[in-house]
Amino acid sequence: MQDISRLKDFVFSRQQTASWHMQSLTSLQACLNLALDTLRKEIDSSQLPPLSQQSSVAHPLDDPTTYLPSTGLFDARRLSLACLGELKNLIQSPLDKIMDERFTVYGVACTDTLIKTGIIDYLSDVPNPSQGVPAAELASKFELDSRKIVPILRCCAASGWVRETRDSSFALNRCARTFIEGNAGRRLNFSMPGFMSIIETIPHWVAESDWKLSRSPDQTAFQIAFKTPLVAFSWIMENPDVLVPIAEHLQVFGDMSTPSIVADYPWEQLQTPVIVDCGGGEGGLVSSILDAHPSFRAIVQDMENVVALTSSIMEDRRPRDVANGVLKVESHDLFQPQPRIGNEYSFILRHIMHDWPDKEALSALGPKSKILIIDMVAVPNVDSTATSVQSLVHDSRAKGPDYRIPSHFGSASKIVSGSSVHMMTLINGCERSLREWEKLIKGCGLRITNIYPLRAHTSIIECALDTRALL
Ligand SMILES: C[S@@+](CC[C@H](N)C(=O)[O-])C[C@H]1O[C@@H](n2cnc3c(N)ncnc32)[C@H](O)[C@@H]1O
Repeated sequence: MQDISRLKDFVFSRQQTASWHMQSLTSLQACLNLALDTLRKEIDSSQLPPLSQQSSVAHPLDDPTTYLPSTGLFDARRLSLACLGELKNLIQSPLDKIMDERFTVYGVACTDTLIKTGIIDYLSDVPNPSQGVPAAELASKFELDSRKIVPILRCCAASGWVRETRDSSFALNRCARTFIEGNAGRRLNFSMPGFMSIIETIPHWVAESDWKLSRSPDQTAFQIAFKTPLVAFSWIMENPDVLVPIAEHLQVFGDMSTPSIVADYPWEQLQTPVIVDCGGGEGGLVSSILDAHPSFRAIVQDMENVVALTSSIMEDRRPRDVANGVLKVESHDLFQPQPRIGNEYSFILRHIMHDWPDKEALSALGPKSKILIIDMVAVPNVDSTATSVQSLVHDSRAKGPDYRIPSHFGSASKIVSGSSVHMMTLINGCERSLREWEKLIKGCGLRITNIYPLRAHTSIIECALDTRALL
């Protein structure tokens, strides 16, 4: 516990004395050392096995959908990664940085190739997985050209997915086990065919196109690249081939925060007996909440084509709850008036609001008992924002992670900022800052009653009807 407060104090003191962007090698090295020492101690006190790349079994920390780390471990890991990112930014030459960034896209293609060829599943199943397999064996097994396979495997080795055990022989590293058929990373790894063409379109869309000033969800890089007038969600609905893999991808993305949502929100204080998960997808979140809090009833709402899939999943996984009415699945369009009205209901909106520009997002909210918005909070990359986040978290003794270690520090902001560009490109959405969330929520007669930082990339923004506004 002492190490955690030292860790927080260390970072916090830098906020008061200098820039969050720690610019010196000395301070970054000291911060990294402290973070790594804490990480090691937290791994020991959580009775977890040591981290090893060469292990042929997954480590509990590899899968946030099934393992919730202690807050100390979560913070120490986040800070270690943030320091490493800042160190890289500090010492890498800008020209190397350009090449590094340009070639990142090949890393994506290389892991996709290892999955598509079957090499990942094969390497996981060989009699001695840590010894490695010659590329020639892989080439002959899958009828491939070993001259293409070796550079691809070496590119994956540079990202840590595999390692070269002898010249041109490769073994799977522990982290690549997430790509094995049936595992979470395999489902998360999906991007829709043609995705790269959307990315290529971004500079034209933002700088030159007729839509460069448009904020409408049907005037984005997506429509330009796919030559369609349809909003991304409607396009997906018309292309059933991508519907199931996208639903699975979104479910894993959501599941990454589920253990923390269940553990870090005070569900016992919720006064409504029914939880409605709006745009609830496959229903994984309410299922986990019901497991932990069986006194609630739950409703999953989603679009018509999605609820057919959700119903069959729920009937399969929770037949008793479906039969006795504890769990219902119903079709409801977020932009239509909510049929579940009254003090019986609280509402969850996880990864819904970031999909929509403000005008649309407003019509999805209504003045109900409690509305739990579960989404990322983008922290602007300026020095003072971490304190302003802190001041909005009412309960500073909350058991969730502490925002004094800012989520935007170093490479820790990469997932939030990447997700924001992703949402903007597809649907003119974004990851909102706390100020933007406040404005949006206030604009529809609600107020933020609390914010619960999660041991995940997201937070719970708890809202209620602003009765003061009615006076
Ligand atoms: C990013 S996913 C989030 C799924 C789920 N809330 C979770 O966290 O796992 C967005 C969900 O919103 C649903 N959705 C999109 N537009 C909708 C609409 N107009 N009405 C109801 N659901 C909608 C999608 O089908 C999808 O399940």
